[in-house]
Amino acid sequence: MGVGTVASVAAKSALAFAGVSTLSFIPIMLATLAYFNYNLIDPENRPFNQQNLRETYDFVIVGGGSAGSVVANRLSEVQGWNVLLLEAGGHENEISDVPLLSLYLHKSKMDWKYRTEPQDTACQAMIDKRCAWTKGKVLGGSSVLNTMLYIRGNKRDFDQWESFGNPGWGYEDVLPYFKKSMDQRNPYLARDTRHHSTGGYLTVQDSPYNTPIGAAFLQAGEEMGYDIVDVNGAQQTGYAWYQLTVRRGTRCSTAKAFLRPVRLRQNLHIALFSHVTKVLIDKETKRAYGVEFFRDGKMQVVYAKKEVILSAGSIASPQLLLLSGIGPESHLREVGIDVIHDSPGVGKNLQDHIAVGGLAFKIDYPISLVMNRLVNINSALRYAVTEDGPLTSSIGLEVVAFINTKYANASDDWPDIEFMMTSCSTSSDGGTQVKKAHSLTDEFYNEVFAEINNKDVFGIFPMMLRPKSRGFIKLRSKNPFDYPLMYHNYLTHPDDVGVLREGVKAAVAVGETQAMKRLGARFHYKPVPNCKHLPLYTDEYWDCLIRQYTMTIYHVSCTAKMGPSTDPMAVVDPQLRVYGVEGLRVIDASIMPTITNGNINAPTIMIGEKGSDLIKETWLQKRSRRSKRCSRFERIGVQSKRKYPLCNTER
Ligand SMILES: Cc1cc2nc3c(=O)[nH]c(=O)nc-3n(C[C@H](O)[C@H](O)[C@H](O)COP(=O)(O)OP(=O)(O)OC[C@H]3O[C@@H](n4cnc5c(N)ncnc54)[C@H](O)[C@@H]3O)c2cc1C
Repeated sequence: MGVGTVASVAAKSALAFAGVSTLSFIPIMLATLAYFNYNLIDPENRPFNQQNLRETYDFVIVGGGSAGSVVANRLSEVQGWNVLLLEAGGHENEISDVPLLSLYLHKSKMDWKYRTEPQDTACQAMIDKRCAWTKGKVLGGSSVLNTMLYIRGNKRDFDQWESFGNPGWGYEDVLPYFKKSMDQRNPYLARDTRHHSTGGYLTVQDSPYNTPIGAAFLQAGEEMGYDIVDVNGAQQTGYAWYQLTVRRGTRCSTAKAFLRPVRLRQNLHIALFSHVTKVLIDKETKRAYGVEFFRDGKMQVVYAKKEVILSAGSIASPQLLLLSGIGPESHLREVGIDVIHDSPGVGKNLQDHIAVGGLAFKIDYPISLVMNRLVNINSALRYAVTEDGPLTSSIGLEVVAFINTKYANASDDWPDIEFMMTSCSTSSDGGTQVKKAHSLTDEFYNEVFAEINNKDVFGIFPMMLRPKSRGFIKLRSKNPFDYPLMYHNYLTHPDDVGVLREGVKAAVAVGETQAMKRLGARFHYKPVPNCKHLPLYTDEYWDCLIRQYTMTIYHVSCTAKMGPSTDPMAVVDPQLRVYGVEGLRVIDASIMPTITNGNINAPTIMIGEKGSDLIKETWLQKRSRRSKRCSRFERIGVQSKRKYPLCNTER
């Protein structure tokens, strides 16, 4: 294919995104990428979309997201196992690769575009008072839309999981699985071989582009008495540069990391645009034997000899369990679904991280990420040719801080607030993409941000790490294409309000440090609609503000939690097998009993790694027991098909 044709095909696919055509540099960037034959020199091209499927596979995986891509890779390592990965979306592309443009993917074809039910405890500044729960509908799942921050969580998270009755999930057990995936590209961090490793599928590197604001954030942290740390190492509390799942300046999604390198494996089929509607379960034996899915305009069925694995994410995995008859009995009857197994915890225990949006600080120097200043043909060429420059910035997220409010015990090193520190804010794109992604109303945006549109600012998003509020999802109807009803229940627990309020105060204090004052930092004090009646900057005012611009960090999780059989709300056991049904596991962010202390992509990939090994343990042990038995019988000359039928089947 000639360069011109490649460029025009690429441009067409890019422009298919709503809104992206408004960025004039895109065609030039794509043409340059094509000129440098980016895709052709990329040793790992996109996987094939398998058209003709077998009738039966050993394993059928539903959803090729952060966890599902890992599971597909690891299971197909076993020669003789046939694996099918069914994914509702299509491929990622050149636009989703660009770190700075991730907000353009919200509300695009790659987003399921979920929205919560209106509730009066949070998201009051959003259209219809509904929070927008962006979620990836694409091979690679939410790892194609996320902001690529690589954070593992706190060792106590996993020790707590274990203490709930989940042997094998303590920190020392899961650490090898974090390392198994990792290719740490920072040589200084890679020297710490207890916590880091090189050579894994997932590239983790420092951001190729930071502004001077990043260095000032770190100085501010030191000034406030915090250490500069490796937040994925021995101590979480402190300040650090963010590390990103980025490779050569472009996004390293799990599709790129785990599926592209194995695209030529004959025993792995990947079927795109395949929307699974139900797990098929034998009512008598209570065993999962396949799935029903919609592809090419028709319903189809595929069978699983060994297991079906749900990796459809924390909304769709519980939704599929419910559609298949596994869930709270009364709810299933209410929507007219035959009950296979009464499992009251399905869709419950929903946890998410929320932050307060829009805490902006004006500065005096033209050093922040103002979109219309930095995003132009020069930066596009720099991105395409030298793989650095502003387009490689993850929307200005430069520094992370894990801090303790008065509600946390600082000596525990289990902080309760994460600062996401950015060299820009809601207004840095002039009220276009951030406003749209966050679903802010015109009234709210104009009143609070219009006067600082495209001005130099930095932002701090204080994110509450261990929420006590619990949301839930349930079916709207038994139609598998109807989105479930989603209730966030944010800030319904009073402790959550307290922690987030203290987080806001601590963020405002960062702006008062010498390090930030040197840049001329001034908090953008602007009373927000619905809170103006309250005295400014009192606890009551902050409590009101956090219910207005409540910002999900898109970490919805824990909706099919793992737990011991004694816990009636546990949906899967510590081997991730669904209670009450054979041959069915859930392996994704839904199985977390509690949300981890940080961004959750890395822990979800870890769950994919560990879940794959649990499957291998089950089936390879059976196989090795069987082959031992068979070889013994072969040795003594017993070859009766009737007596030892298993010795004659495919292994
Ligand atoms: C906008 C955004 C920003 C984020 N930023 C970060 C970040 O910077 N750092 C971080 O650590 N975490 C981040 N996260 C969170 C993190 O990316 C997700 O928690 C993680 O990707 C979830 O992985 P998963 O495997 O559980 O689900 P997903 O990755 O969402 O995968 C689920 C897959 O299943 C598919 N699927 C769903 N239903 C069906 C069906 N019926 N049939 C077939 N396929 C189906 C979906 O299309 C999808 O591909 C972010 C998330 C988002 C959305």
